[in-house]
Amino acid sequence: MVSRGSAVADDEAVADDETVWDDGTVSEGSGVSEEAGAAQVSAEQEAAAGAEPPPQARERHATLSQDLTEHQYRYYVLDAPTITDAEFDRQLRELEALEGQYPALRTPDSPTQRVGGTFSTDFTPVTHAERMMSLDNAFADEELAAWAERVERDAGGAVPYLCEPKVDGLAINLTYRRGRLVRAATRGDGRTGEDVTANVRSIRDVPGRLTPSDEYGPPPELIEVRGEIYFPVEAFAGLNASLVEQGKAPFANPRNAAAGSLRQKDPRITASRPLRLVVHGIGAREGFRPTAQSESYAALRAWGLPTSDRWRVVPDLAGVAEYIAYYAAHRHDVEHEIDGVVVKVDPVSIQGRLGSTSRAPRWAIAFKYPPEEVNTTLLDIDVEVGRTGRVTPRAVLAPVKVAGSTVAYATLHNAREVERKGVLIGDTVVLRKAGDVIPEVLGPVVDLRPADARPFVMPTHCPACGTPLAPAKSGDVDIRCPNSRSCPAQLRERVFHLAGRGGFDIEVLGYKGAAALLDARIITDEGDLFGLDAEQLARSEFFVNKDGTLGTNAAKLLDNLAEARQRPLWRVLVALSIRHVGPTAAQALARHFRSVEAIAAASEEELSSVDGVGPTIAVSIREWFAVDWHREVVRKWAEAGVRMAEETVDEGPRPLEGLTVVVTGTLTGFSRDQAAEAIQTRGGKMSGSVSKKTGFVVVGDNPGSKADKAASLKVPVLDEAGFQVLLDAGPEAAREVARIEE
Ligand SMILES: NC(=O)c1ccc[n+]([C@@H]2O[C@H](COP(=O)([O-])OP(=O)(O)OC[C@H]3O[C@@H](n4cnc5c(N)ncnc54)[C@H](O)[C@@H]3O)[C@@H](O)[C@H]2O)c1
Ligand SMILES: [Zn+2]
Repeated sequence: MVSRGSAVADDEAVADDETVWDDGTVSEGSGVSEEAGAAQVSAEQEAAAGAEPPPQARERHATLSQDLTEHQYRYYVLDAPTITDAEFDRQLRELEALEGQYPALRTPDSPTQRVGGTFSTDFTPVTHAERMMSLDNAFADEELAAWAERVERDAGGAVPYLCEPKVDGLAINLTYRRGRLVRAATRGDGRTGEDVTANVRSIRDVPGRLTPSDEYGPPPELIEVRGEIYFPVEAFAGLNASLVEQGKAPFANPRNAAAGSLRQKDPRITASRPLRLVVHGIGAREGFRPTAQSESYAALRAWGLPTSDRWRVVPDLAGVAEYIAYYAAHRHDVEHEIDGVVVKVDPVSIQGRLGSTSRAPRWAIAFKYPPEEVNTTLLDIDVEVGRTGRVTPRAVLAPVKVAGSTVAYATLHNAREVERKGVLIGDTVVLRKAGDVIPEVLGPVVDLRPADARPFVMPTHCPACGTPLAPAKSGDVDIRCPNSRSCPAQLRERVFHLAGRGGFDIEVLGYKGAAALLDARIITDEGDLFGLDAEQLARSEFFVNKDGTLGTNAAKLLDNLAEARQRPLWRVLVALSIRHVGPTAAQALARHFRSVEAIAAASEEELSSVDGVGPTIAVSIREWFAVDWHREVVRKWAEAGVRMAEETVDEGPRPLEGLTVVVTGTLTGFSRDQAAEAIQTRGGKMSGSVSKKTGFVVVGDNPGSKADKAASLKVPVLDEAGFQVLLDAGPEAAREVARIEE
């Protein structure tokens, strides 16, 4: 006997527009996925169901249904969709809304009523012992709350929920008989899938045989295990590169890479791809009666199947909200792409009571995160020249809104990277932008490639100054503009950098200010900066008012420059744009050598023996001072009164000597640089990562995972007030106000 109607409702026996309830009753005619937005069937609507929808509504419905079916075919059979998931979901919602308004349009073959897939004749069709379902979606908190309310009303009280990430891969059904894998099939249309057994056998995560467990006994007589096959995010770029190299079409994103890699006629190709499995449910089973979803996961794990480590059972909706918030913030810490969180009613008895619609269980819902992928046109690839002359190709995109901001450019890193991604100018590309992460072009939508799409050709000459480009050393992937002194692009980047927070902190010299000085040829290199006067500034519109008098920008700049002359030595070193010399190395150098002159005179050994400097930095310092015009910049700055030596280095006690401090989150009284400076002037070290050797972790607002790490390693944690104690009174006193998490 196949037990039925619990973990996945088996409605094999009834028509599509009917719903089976566990008590055996069949509710007719609704068959609606009862999402918020898709209205429940009310008396008026039942009356309206008889009413003839207007022709425009009928036409729109037909167009949408046809388009959606076509997109499903492209997605499930060809593994090559031409629209994003978000766009697909939007169209499906429009269809649902239309059917909510005119229920007569909601026929059993509508895409809203079916599990949205089909199967290809490339594979042998197989009937699932128990149907595979889709999931209803919630796109907002209110939709989730409405779902939970219905669940709890039906259950007659609070319900424990199992939460887990929604894996963006493809659904698989693994049939085990007496512990042996006998078949693997794709979801297909939910009833019939494609036989991909040979392919699935090549995936290392998929056990060919289940192992008996002490707690759960031997594997059952029969069990259908449902899961998701995914392509690990970190392997995606490499796969596309090798496909492009073989002259094959690259994939638009990791989900398509998973589906395309699994659904190969030749299983050897599947075997060569690093596919993974995560198990998230069961279908038909004999000799296994779990009482909770969580119990079935524990049993599956015990029998050797890869369940997720990330699922949690929470007592109520508040717990669900917390889980969802956690993964919204940690979406990219997961080894696979996730497009949401799946929430399931944990007790199987309540699952059974809730039953399912024709396409999805009522006892589960997918909360979808805002989309991070959009399609847009790659209008061009231009090149940018950076501060050190590195020339990087950049995607020029038809501006598009994603993850809350409009994106018009994305770096492509280097010419080899462009090639590896397989994108051509003119392609529709998938762009991913996640929160504060820089936007990335994932890959081309090859099926939409226009006939006149053309490959990117790396320029041979600098677009800013015309100098022939070359790698700094032979074999380098990056090419550079060697005209570092007066290439306007490099100079602009250097001026912008030296005016930054870590350098002289000159507020007026943002990108615009820096460009204004260069465009009007007021300075020829950064050496001229501190010699600027009002008369020179009057040559740029940026610094004058409409009536020709000197504007506030000019006054501000001159004031800023006066202050900048007094900055500590380490900031001057940062401002020089010596490769690899950032704030940390600059502070180490300033402390040790006390003057630019001493640094310029130091040998490579002397430099690299300084704590926090090292051989790479030592070499680049020697190389920097070997260039005539670099020394000229130093001379001009010194002549203009910039502080070139540290007279005031604190010779006093160094209470934090030998102590490493990690700062995470934002502090109100210190910027990152200021915190680092405060630690370092007292002899301590600021580090970016927490280890057992860390003395203290200072936790500000919105701390990252470092705070958790501190707790797990039992490193003392200080709040900002505690940090002040550390600075003022030393480690002993700080230890008394520190917390150690248990
Ligand atoms: N871009 C396109 O052209 C196109 C076409 C068709 C479908 N799609 C996309 O496919 C999705 C719709 O397909 P769907 O019907 O499979 O719905 P779905 O992906 O929203 O939800 C159902 C599926 O989620 C999977 N899943 C992942 N993690 C799970 C977990 N932890 N527990 C349970 N199930 C889990 C299951 O395999 C299940 O079949 C949407 O995201 C849609 O945008 C896109
Ligand atoms: Zn140049």
